[in-house]
Amino acid sequence: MSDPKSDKILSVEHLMMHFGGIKALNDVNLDVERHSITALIGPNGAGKTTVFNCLTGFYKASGGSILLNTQGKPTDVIKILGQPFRGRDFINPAQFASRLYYKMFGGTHRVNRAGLARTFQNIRLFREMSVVENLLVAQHMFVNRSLFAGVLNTPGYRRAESAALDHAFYWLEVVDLVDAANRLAGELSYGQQRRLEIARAMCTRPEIICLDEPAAGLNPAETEALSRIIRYLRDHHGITVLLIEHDMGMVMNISDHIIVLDHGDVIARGAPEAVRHDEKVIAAYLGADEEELV
Ligand SMILES: Nc1ncnc2c1ncn2[C@@H]1O[C@H](COP(=O)(O)OP(=O)(O)OP(=O)(O)O)[C@@H](O)[C@H]1O
Repeated sequence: MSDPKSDKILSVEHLMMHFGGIKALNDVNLDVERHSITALIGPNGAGKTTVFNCLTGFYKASGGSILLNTQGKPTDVIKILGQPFRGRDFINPAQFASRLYYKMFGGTHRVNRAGLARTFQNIRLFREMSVVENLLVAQHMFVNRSLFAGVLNTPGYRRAESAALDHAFYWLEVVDLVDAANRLAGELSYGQQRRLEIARAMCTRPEIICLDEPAAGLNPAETEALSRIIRYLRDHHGITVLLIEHDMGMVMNISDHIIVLDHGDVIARGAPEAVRHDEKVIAAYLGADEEELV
């Protein structure tokens, strides 16, 4: 088991993901340093989104381990998603009970509760809800959901509602959307929607946030604003940011570490300058989009 005080907030070992005959991930090993901005890059089809989907529980990995080191304790992501029973569970009652529990009550929500949040390559907001409602829904875990308290509008219920609203407006301020608080999320510009997705993820109070191509479709000014927000998360909230991004200018500019995937394997890792000049990385990008690494 990993050490909860470790500087690694996430450790992935021998991660495999197979779709029938397609090996999207062969044997991925990577660590993410706490409080870092770490970029996961690689040519199209390298397996980046598949890694994210395994980390967040959208896919159940075919093999390997994913350990989160959050909230002062280690969390085995694959276990809390619910695993099939194994033969030896039947001679180990504690193991059997744990497996049964997570089969019944496990799932992606547990990964989020353990302190990991994400955004999506294709924005997935509640488009018919207002901007602020999107942020209130994200906090349902932290508000008082007792029917009794709601009907009687108890002081505790009002306090929790008010705290959730304050929290929502705090994040709207960070992502510069206070003026749009009452607009429908679906009416926002593309760049605003991307920022709202980050605010919504932050409202779940994560320790690590996974951003899937946050700069896709943004103009240079919006990308610059996004970079400032990402740095703010790390510098003012101690958040660890793991991002997939094709905008190499942005990646080289904001990342502390870069991990490079190709054909389902990690082919390089290190500081931006080292990765930029790594021959394996250059070779992987040649033939994909030669301009990408410049
Ligand atoms: N649900 C799925 N079913 C079958 N194959 C899949 C599935 N998801 C991903 N793949 C395959 O896994 C491989 C890796 O895909 P993935 O989307 O993870 O790559 P990526 O590095 O994120 O690419 P991009 O930069 O284009 O988003 C691809 O060959 C893809 O076709």
